[in-house]
Amino acid sequence: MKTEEKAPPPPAGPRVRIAVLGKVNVGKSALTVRFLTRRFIGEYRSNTDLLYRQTVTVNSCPLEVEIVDVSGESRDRGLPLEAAQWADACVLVYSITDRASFEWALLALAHFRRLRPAGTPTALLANKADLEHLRAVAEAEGRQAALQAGCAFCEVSVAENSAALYAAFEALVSECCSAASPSAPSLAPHAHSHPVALKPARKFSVTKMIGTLIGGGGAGSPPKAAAGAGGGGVGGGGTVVECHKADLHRSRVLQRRQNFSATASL
Ligand SMILES: Nc1nc2c(ncn2[C@@H]2O[C@H](COP(=O)(O)OP(=O)(O)OP(=O)(O)O)[C@@H](O)[C@H]2O)c(=O)[nH]1
Repeated sequence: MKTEEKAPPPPAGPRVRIAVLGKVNVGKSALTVRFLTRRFIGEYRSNTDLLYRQTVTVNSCPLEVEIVDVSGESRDRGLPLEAAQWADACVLVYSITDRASFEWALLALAHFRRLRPAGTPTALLANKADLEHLRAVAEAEGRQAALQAGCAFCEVSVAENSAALYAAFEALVSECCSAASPSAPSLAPHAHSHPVALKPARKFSVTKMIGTLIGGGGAGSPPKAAAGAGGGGVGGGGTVVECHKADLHRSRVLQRRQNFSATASL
């Protein structure tokens, strides 16, 4: 992978930023990659945060989506504040087979609600619904918790390609769009792109492999358009880079000043 400090062409449309958070091993990376590529990446290990960028189509409008997938390994202690503050929307993931991951998600959800303005689009996703025989969290518990927190909820199986996971992401993106006003900075059209000083990637395999998938120019066919509830779809030309918390903070600050956009090419 090559990490450049050269700015790519500025994106044409608005941008939505989503933080995918959860305890270790709940399927955050698998979920993110599934949404962006329609593929299931079963076995890889990454102990670094990854930032994905992809153009999606929601309600016939192209929209740039940035997703930060925060590695659970370093985050077991609590909500990753940088990602929570950076995001326009948040997906909290737990595994139905792991009660501790549910409890973590509830604490993080409560913290996120206190930290961010009321109405910030949020979803609680219960993953690994295919592992019914290992279930440790009842669906009703998740639903009830989400109801109390006033956020969306669904059980999904990333492995089995649940349609609900696309619908959940697309609903969040749509919510961000409807909440956007001309003064909402992160959804404003990008006037300029600016590079961020990203550290060179050490984990060649993960970023390169996923980059090939979402970039649409590598092995395999380009990702197919989604047939989700909101008529959403995913285009090619995506990027993925290792992401450090300072980058998220810096991107928020710079974005306010100059419609900042962090990226790197693969
Ligand atoms: N059975 C089943 N396994 C899943 C599902 N989603 C993810 N997995 C598996 O769960 C494991 C963890 O998935 P990851 O996507 O790496 O989880 P993560 O939350 O990103 O993990 P960290 O980055 O370490 O925090 C992998 O072995 C996946 O194949 C699912 O829906 N069903």
